[in-house]
Amino acid sequence: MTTPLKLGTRGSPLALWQANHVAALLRPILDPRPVELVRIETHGDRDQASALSQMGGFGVFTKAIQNAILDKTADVAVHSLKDLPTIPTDGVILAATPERAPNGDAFLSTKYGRFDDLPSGATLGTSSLRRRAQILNYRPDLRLVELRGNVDTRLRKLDEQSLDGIILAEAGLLRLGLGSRITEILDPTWMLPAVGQGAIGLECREADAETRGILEAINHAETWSRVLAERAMLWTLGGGCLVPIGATSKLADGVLTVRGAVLSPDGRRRITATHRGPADTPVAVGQELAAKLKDEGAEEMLATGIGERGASAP
Ligand SMILES: NCc1[nH]cc(CCC(=O)O)c1CC(=O)O
Repeated sequence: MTTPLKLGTRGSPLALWQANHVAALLRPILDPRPVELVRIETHGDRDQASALSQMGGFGVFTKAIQNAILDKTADVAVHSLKDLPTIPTDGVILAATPERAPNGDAFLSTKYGRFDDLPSGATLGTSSLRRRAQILNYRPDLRLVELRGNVDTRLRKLDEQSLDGIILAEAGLLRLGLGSRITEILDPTWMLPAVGQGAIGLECREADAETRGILEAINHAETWSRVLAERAMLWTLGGGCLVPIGATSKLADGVLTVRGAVLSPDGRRRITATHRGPADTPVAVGQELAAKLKDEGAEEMLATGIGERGASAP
């Protein structure tokens, strides 16, 4: 049988890089079965203007690709894992994560050589609530402006719009060969990355045992353990899209260490906790970390996020 295995992907340069990377990992396993890309436009691609936090809901970059695998336009959904909601979608399963790229956040500037050199009142571009809250916590004197669009678009805005700097994921820049534009990787003790940042998530139809088996062959065990723990933390916190939450993790000698942070959107309040546990029970490690964060007082901030989404304001 030579029915191709079809990988559903967004059409942005970074998404296509990631889908081609996955295709290259799969081809030696599938040979002679062909692997093809199917480009799918998502809500987030169509609306390039709205603030992401205002786009009303989960999965603006992922839902359309999930729908494509459900209607069999594609067999595999290739996502940036950080864009994939932790709330499961019926009929779809996260089957594998190939080896993760570095998960850091990068500072890019044409004027300043280090983040800490930014003068009071400097203007930074970011469209991420998590980055905004952490920057305001660390440097309440900085000004933040919305910055949307693909990586290339954001770099153009840095060059053209007299911004003092922008923040982008290190992984996307490295993958697009733009690592030389990075001024500094921000210190994760104050800038915790997004859950799943730098990882690629591969979904397929839950009932498609053949594709699940194929994807499991390119799974990277360490990445899988780390991202499952980070995602279990996020899912357990249940903060929704208006609560800034960050996480980072490492795995050494079978021990998984995960650190998480929950902030208020204005950055004034910040709660962090670290938790360790066996790498082969990552979901428990993430859930226990979420419980610690709640014990430290995160619960109140998580409720704030729900209030701002339209329920009764606290
Ligand atoms: N929705 C934006 C998005 N989704 C994934 C990446 C970068 C790659 C990654 O972190 O996996 C980016 C761009 C950015 O945050 O700079």
